Amino acid sequence: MRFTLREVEAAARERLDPVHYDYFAGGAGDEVTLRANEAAFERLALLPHVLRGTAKPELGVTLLGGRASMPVLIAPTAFHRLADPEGERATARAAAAAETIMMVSMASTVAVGDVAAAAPGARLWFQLFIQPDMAFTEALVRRAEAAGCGALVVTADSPVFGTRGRDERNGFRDLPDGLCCENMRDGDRVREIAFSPAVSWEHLDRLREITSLPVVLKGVLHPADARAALDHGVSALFVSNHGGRQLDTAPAAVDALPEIVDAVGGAVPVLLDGGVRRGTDVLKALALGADAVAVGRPVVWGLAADGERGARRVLGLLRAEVEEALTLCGLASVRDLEPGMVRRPW
Ligand SMILES: Cc1cc2nc3c(=O)[nH]c(=O)nc-3n(C[C@H](O)[C@H](O)[C@H](O)COP(=O)(O)O)c2cc1C
Ligand SMILES: O=C(O)C(=O)c1ccccc1
Repeated sequence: MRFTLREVEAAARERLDPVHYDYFAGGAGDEVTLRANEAAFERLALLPHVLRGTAKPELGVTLLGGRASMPVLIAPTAFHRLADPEGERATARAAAAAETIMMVSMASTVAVGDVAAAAPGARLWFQLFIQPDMAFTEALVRRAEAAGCGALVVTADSPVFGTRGRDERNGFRDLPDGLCCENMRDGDRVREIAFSPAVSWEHLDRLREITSLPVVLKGVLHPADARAALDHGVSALFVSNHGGRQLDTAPAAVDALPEIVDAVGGAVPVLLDGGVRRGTDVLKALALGADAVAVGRPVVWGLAADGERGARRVLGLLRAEVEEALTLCGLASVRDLEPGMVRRPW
């Protein structure tokens, strides 16, 4: 048995090709932000309440009209078939079993429609890098809609693809033969995903005109951008530094959270990812105003360690840890977390 996410990661590392392990694990530049995401959670202390006379705590949350059985979602990550032959199908089955939301990456190695078909009952959102070719962007949106996705997660932190030193040194550039970004099929070719600094708020406005799906804006760190996003009608904000893989030395996600929560003022839900590895991390983010968090690498480690079962194990460990931590904090529900329960000890 693997009893912590760290043990799952160690098992994954043993099973993965080292080049692929580095691709999943690595970050941009000096990996300052990658390390900061986890370190920032460790630096925060939780201040528990006692003698509250609570029952088994309620973990469920409702987001954009859909329910998740716990405030831990699956962040969009590329290339799951590098970790397991079933790839995103296995991840989606684990998400369905855990009754949580899976954000399917635009760079998935199983087409989003096939992911949905493989996991009846899975709640899927589709992650999108807006393509400068808006006609193709629209084609992607239609695929996500046809697959039954409940939201579009527009990733805004990738005007270029961040330089990851591990991949450069390992010469990792392309997927091996037989694997591709299945959502990028266009007739008889597979398109490259375009990362474009020309993408702007105007593209976001156009996207909102072509779909009635709610838009979640992912990769927001500046409070002024959070306010702009509200003006442009987004349905949720997603505080993220892309797991330290884009702008190195961007702040740790949980450190950027309070200012975004303040700027949003309760107008829309706020999500967060980056460095969540323990149930106590989930409580800290929720206490500081997030409505839910997401995990990226931990799910990939679960998949690589033991396929669908491994991904289920990761989600099960996090659920059990959240439940225990809430009980130890004297809380009956994730809704009862508030900023006064988080302290910076020095
Ligand atoms: C291997 C890998 C692939 C990723 N692929 C995508 C992607 O395709 N789209 C996206 O928006 N974010 C992508 N991300 C970023 C994640 O959605 C998320 O922001 C990040 O992994 C959260 O940090 P964590 O891994 O510490 O939980 C990727 C992250 C990793 C580690
Ligand atoms: O590796 C990533 O972080 C990522 O976001 C991505 C996006 C598209 C293709 C491959 C990876």
